[in-house]
Amino acid sequence: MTMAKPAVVMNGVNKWYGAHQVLYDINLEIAEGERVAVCGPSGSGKSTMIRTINQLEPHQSGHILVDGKEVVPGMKRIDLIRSDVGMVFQHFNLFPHLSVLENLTIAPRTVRGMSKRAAEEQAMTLLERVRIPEQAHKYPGQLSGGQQQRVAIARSLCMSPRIMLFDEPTSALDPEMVREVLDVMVQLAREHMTMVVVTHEMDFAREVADRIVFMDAGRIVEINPPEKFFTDPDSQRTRDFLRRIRN
Ligand SMILES: Nc1ncnc2c1ncn2[C@@H]1O[C@H](COP(=O)(O)OP(=O)(O)OP(=O)(O)O)[C@@H](O)[C@H]1O
Repeated sequence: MTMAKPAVVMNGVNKWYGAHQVLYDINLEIAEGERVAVCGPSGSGKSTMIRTINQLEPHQSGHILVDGKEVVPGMKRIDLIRSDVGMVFQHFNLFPHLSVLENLTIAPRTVRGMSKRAAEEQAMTLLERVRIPEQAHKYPGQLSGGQQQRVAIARSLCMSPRIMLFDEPTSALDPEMVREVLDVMVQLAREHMTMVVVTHEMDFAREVADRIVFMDAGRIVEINPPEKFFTDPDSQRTRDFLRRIRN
């Protein structure tokens, strides 16, 4: 059996904020088309780890390869956008003064040089995919949190990413809006998008993830498929963690 090509390789990655080390010797390979959920207690380094993949946070030692190309601290953001890594944040990060359609067309037009018409056609197709084409001419402030997050997902997809990073995409949402965003992510997973998702949504992790990475105090302490993660009686840490997030 041939292994799928790795989409992301993290090899011995360490990161400090000043004197405070927040990532310790991170080793992780993510295959093309794989869905990885990253779980762990607050402050364990989950966000920081995925933010090093697209260099929103530089690492200080070790190697990160995206699609076989080394990601080097200090490289220009534009190169990273071109390296096809999309990111969805907890707080949507849409441009508030631009309409939904403009939010979706600005990067393809300015970074990729797409014509206005082609960018708008693509944007409408993606808004249909996230099931809100009727919101195209509204502004982010006129939308619910769930709708804004779906726009944010569509905006990332406009750049045709090969890898999507999600940083707690449902944590800022009212409970009744969580499902509509998760449904869009489940759909993406079915389409074999490579996804790395920091999440506390354990049902989602169980439903969608090929592997769950569990972090604690800046270290990866467990990498397992969901069935093992949830059932392995030896995994005291997992049981402790699940108890903590249920309380
Ligand atoms: N910009 C920053 N400057 C200094 N320290 C930071 C910064 N961002 C995060 N940290 C610290 O790095 C560590 C890891 O934080 P990180 O946000 O990656 O954890 P997390 O697991 O994603 O937490 P949460 O689930 O609460 O979002 C924490 O100790 C945090 O206080």
